[in-house]
Amino acid sequence: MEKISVAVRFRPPNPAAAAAADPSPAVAGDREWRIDDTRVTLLHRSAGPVPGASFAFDHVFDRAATNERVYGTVVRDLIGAVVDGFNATAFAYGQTSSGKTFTMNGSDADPGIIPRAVRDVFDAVGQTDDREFLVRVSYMEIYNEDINDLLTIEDQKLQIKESLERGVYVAGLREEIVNNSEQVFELLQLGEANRHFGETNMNARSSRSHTIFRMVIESSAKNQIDNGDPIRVSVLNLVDLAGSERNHKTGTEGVRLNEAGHINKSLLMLGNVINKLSENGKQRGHIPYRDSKLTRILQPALGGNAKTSIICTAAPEEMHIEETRGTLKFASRAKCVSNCAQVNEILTDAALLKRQKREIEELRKKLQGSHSEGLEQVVLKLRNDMHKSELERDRLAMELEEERKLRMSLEHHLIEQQKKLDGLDNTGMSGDQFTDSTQLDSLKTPDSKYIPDGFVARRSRYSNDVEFSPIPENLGTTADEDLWTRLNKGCVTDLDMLEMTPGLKREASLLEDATSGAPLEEPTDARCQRLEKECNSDRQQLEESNMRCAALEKERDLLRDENKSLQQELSDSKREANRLVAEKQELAGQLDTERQKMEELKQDIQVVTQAFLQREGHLTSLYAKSKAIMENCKPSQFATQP
Ligand SMILES: Nc1ncnc2c1ncn2[C@@H]1O[C@H](COP(=O)(O)OP(=O)(O)OP(=O)(O)O)[C@@H](O)[C@H]1O
Repeated sequence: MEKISVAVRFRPPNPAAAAAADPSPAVAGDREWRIDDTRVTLLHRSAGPVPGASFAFDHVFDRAATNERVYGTVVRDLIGAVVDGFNATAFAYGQTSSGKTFTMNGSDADPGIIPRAVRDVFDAVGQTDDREFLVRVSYMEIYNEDINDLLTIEDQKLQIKESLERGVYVAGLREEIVNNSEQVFELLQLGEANRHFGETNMNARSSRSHTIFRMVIESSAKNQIDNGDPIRVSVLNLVDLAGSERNHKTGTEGVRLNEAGHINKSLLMLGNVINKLSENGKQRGHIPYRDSKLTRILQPALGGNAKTSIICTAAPEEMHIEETRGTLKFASRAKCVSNCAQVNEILTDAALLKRQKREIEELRKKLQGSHSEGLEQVVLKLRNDMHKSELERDRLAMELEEERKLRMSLEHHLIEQQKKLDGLDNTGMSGDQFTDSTQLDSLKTPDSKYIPDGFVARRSRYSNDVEFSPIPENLGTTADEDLWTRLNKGCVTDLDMLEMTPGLKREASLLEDATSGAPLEEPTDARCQRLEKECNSDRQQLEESNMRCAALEKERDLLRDENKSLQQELSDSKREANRLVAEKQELAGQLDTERQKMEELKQDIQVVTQAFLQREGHLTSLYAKSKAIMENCKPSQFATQP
């Protein structure tokens, strides 16, 4: 979507016309238009800007602007687009005598938009080496709601028609093929002579009709018409509208009054279309293009498939302030209208057939292409990778489990060793020696009660062994609270639990001779050292096992991530494979349709060939008959001669 480009152009003041139209000094006021870069503001000379009378546009030109500048700013880009295949329209809108015809046609010294556009079209055509062009022109006017061909005096009151291929067109309008700008200027001159002008109070040569000068530009790639390249057909409309007018100012009556009625009515319709188009989508509703011939012909330029520029011309005199304000309001609304221009391409039958063949070939290639097979291989490879990674993951999980078991048994063993050590320590220690809080913590029983400033002793597993038990031999498996407190110097424990703690037998390996079965007396220090050594080696093993475990866990996490990404890749590939299958099916469908079309075309060709042969047979027999008659005639002629 592209907004219509809107420019406003103020002509130089025309004192003579102003005086003629309204000489009364009472009307003279102190208002004037201030023109900035892109803004027009109505000012009270004494009181500053008039509220609600400031308008912004794409371009604003003051009296000093030449046609060359206006064309260069507003229209030149359209010409390039038209030669490239886009439709384009430029039109001048404004009150009577504001400078529309001057802007479109210009003068000898400063040619207007039409002659400049014509020259630029041919320049652009000449510079486009890779395409061949065919340029046609037509020139029409809408006078009193009748469409007249300005290039001929015969064909008048033409009808607007609409077809799928051509869209809206004027039936019977003469289109001249032209090769250079000079030919166009000659045709324009002819058209100007046929155009309706008339004298009014405001303009000695006032346009009494809307004129539409049209260039149709057709192009195709050089030497490639039959190779399936489309033909581009674009239309350039250059429109000079008749000016809106107030009858009391123009002094119209009779024919002029009738003309003015039609002019004002069709401009009103144009305003309605612009108003509707400027509303936002939901409120817009029906666009009344059919209400006038002007809007019907300009339909593509108004919200349709064309690039459009509007030049609104305005008179600077204070007496025209209300008309100028109306023009500026129209221009503001036109600024909100968007068009949607596209390159216009059409295909000849031969080009269509070639293009279809090419498409079939491409489809076939696509079908045979290795793309989908390659993808299937990728999917297979991914599946294999995933399977491998799953096996690896299971193997690691098993290793991890074994390692965990080993660690647990080591821990267990370590605890056992620690317990043995504790037992040994307890035998050589008095209650006074329990000073380290960590030692105390390790000796807590599950049922111990905490006493501040005291500690809870755990009954040694060797409590039944005379040498190692902290409790005197005669105490047996029961203890009385006082004695326990005394023995432990303030350490209190649950005596019920103590009673229930099973006494452990001494370990045979440690305390008995393997051969005799008699208990051995291993020195305490040596035993202690041996156990500590064992303990240290267990600890080391445990640390190593922990490290292995951590490494395995890390590896497992990595594998899990890899597995996840492989699964993701697999599902992506599956999706892609499904898409390709669908595409393949669709292509196969298209191929079938194209084959069917080819069959139909072949049948058509057969029918035409048969008809041709039949006709040829007729012609041959006709020729033979005529020849025979001729030959029969000759002798009889000779026979009648004396
Ligand atoms: N920018 C300009 N510079 C110089 N002269 C101008 C300019 N614009 C208009 N004029 C002059 O003003 C007069 C009226 O201009 P023109 O005929 O172009 O008006 P118009 O809008 O086409 O009027 P109408 O709607 O009645 O046909 C002409 O004499 C024209 O030469």
